[in-house]
Amino acid sequence: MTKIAIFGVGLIGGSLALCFKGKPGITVVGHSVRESSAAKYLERGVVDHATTSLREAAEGADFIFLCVPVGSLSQYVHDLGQLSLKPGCIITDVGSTKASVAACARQARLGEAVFIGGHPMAGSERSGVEAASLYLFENAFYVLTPEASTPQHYVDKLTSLLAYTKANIVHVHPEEHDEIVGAISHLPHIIAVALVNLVRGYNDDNAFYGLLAAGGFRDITRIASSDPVVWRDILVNNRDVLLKLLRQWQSGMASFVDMLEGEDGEAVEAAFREAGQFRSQLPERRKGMIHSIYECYIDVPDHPGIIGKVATELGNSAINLSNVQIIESREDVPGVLRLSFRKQDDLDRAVDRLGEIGYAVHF
Ligand SMILES: NC(=O)c1ccc[n+]([C@@H]2O[C@H](COP(=O)([O-])OP(=O)(O)OC[C@H]3O[C@@H](n4cnc5c(N)ncnc54)[C@H](O)[C@@H]3O)[C@@H](O)[C@H]2O)c1
Ligand SMILES: O=C(O)C(=O)C[C@]1(C(=O)O)C=C[C@@H](O)C=C1
Repeated sequence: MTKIAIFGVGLIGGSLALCFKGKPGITVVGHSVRESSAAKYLERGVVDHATTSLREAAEGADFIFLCVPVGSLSQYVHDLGQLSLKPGCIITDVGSTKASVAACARQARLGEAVFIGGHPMAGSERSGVEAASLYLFENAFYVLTPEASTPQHYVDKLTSLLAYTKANIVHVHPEEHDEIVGAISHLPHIIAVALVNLVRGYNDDNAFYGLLAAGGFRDITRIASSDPVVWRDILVNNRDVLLKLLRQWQSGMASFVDMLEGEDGEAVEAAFREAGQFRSQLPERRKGMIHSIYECYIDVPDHPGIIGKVATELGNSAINLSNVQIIESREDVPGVLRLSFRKQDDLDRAVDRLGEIGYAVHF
């Protein structure tokens, strides 16, 4: 039996538990510091067992997922180091910041257990086990931050377990992660909260503010309803990155002040045009769509049946192709096919096979 221990079975921990529970040879144990929460995990059928004992949850576990607020992670890593964990146990976390927990794990005495930081780039403004969903991570990116010294087979083992989430695994350096996620997740949460609180102030004197708040306000402020403790920990933890971003944000706002003071409509129009262009290029990640990230391009002669021929060739070599798209097809020039795969290994084998049979392959 593979034992998976989940500490903090809330939105993220509960969603992971749902992905793993009931899978062949897997047993999921949920840990909470509160008896009533542990009982709730069982009642809702999210875990196989629940306990308030750190030792009972962690010892004998093959995988440990720390799904508590970022501010508690270092204490958990330290406390786990005091136990006798199963040799080869993989400890991972789901925290929204990665540099501090990585630094803490480097210092911890984890014996024959290894730590690999993680962060699923999916979530919600809701919290608690009640908000957990089996589908939360489907097609989302899931960041892992292994150290250069982490033996590859541990990374492979965690990656293969995470296949149950149907997320796309990517590797990012912890500090780089915090810079990027500061800009695309943490700063937007601050902006949403500041905006809601601005309007809340006006609304105290005139209830029409809230009554008339329509799509625009609701779209940009959904995340202002996120859990206060979870977000307190994230922002305080990523302080340096956020201070830099907030100063840049202030100068972005100052340039809007200048545009309006100068009645510079052209500059306003250009700002919207540039933003719209960038936003339209962001990859779409709709639920139920398979988001393929391993891609190559091949030149193909422009004649009927060529897609079928390429697909059959890959199928005969047991290579899983997840999507094919014609990029260019004109009578006088060769066409280009974009081939997408869900796994690096499929891409590598496709490149070899297509090269062998004479196709020009590009990236
Ligand atoms: N909410 C999101 O969208 C999102 C997305 C990705 C990652 N994360 C990260 O996932 C982690 C959990 O967030 P969540 O959204 O699932 O929150 P949540 O509030 O839904 O769940 C947190 C869990 O931790 C427990 N907990 C809270 N404080 C604790 C403490 N001091 N000690 C022990 N247990 C404690 C809670 O009882 C709960 O079970 C955080 O580190 C967060 O940064 C959140
Ligand atoms: O969709 C949301 O509600 C989220 O806030 C998810 C979100 C994000 O900002 O994109 C929030 C925190 C994370 O650590 C990862 C994802």
